[in-house]
Amino acid sequence: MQTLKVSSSQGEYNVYIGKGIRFKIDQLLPKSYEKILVITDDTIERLGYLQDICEPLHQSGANIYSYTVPSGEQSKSIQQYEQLLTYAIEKALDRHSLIIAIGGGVVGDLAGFVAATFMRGIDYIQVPTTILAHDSSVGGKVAINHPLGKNLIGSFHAPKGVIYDLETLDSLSLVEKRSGFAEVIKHALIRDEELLELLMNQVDSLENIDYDILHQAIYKGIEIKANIVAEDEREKGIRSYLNYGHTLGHAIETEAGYGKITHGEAIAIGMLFALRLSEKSYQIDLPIARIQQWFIRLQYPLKEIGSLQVDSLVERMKNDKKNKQGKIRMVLLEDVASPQLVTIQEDVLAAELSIFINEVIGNDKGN
Ligand SMILES: NC(=O)c1ccc[n+]([C@@H]2O[C@H](COP(=O)([O-])OP(=O)(O)OC[C@H]3O[C@@H](n4cnc5c(N)ncnc54)[C@H](O)[C@@H]3O)[C@@H](O)[C@H]2O)c1
Ligand SMILES: O=C(O)C(=O)C[C@@H](O)[C@H](O)[C@H](O)COP(=O)(O)O
Ligand SMILES: [Zn+2]
Repeated sequence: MQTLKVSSSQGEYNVYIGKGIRFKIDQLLPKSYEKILVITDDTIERLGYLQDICEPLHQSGANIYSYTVPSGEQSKSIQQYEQLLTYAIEKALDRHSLIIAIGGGVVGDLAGFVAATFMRGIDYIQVPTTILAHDSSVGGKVAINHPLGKNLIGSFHAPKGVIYDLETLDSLSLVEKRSGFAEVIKHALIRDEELLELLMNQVDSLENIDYDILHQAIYKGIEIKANIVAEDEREKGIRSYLNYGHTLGHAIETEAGYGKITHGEAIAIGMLFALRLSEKSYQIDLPIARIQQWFIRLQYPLKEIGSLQVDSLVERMKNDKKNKQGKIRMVLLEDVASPQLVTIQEDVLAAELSIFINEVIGNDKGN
């Protein structure tokens, strides 16, 4: 088992990474709790992972309650959030209780937001089960969606620990591997050129991905994220770099309808667009053609953006949380691993997006 330490304003916490560690969750809690509410989704329950952690938790002597939400992005809703709060109140959880989120980023964001707001904030632990959640489980951003935009209702609330059992990744579908891998690529693009090269050279298919390489990349991704959030927990500066690809990506997710395209797939399209805009803005050469071909080999559904309207996407981007004084701001790359937060004029954005969409629809053969 490997352990990474993450510092936050609410105290330092450990990220445990290993195989089979869900079975000893009781030994990895930072302290004992009288009441624990475990929040998950129906896929995780069906796969038996909920049961796997509830057994050792029972043995710790705590009263365990569990609540299962439908799997998928639509559970990050105000309605689902309210139902969870009602359940927590009915079970008489108090300020000394613990919430455990076992699942992907949806469960983590939702349960984390319940923990952040129930009685003004109680402890919670993340037990990530997707590749994507190597990103979402660390750093304390918790949120639900509003029909008008992603994560518009949320908080910064650091977990008390992250218990990442890599064994659970074996049951992921191809589409979820693809989604999560996009955030691994993001971490490499913004911070680690060597990792990017390794991934581009070694990962040509997500179906047969070498698990040693994947686990190594996940570890590096967590390290990158942990270092950034430790320096800038509340996104006053460099944390915005973790939002690379998300300005357009979130607009695509909202505009397409939550759950129609995965988070990572939308972010992959957003990262490609940001690469194009970076090249034009800084008058530099970036390895765009190589990355785009790689994305096509990995079967990111780049052409999906062709079904969306430029004007509607730009309207969605006006709700992005990085914006300031009504201006859209995007993370661009001055070079690989050299990000900047840049204001983009709306007319330039619309024109570039239109060119991008036409090029992607033309070039992305068959995907
Ligand atoms: N808070 C953050 O910093 C942060 C970072 C990145 C993404 N996010 C958010 O995370 C969400 C996406 O997370 P996600 O991709 O993990 O989605 P998800 O939680 O919906 O999981 C994807 C699907 O995989 C299933 N699943 C989960 N673990 C599985 C396993 N081990 N085996 C088989 N199936 C499994 C789930 O039931 C779901 O159907 C988005 O809402 C995004 O906005 C948050
Ligand atoms: O941790 C961060 O900061 C990120 O931006 C990580 C992103 O991958 C993640 O999708 C996050 O939820 C986006 O945050 P938001 O502030 O744009 O909602
Ligand atoms: Zn993301």
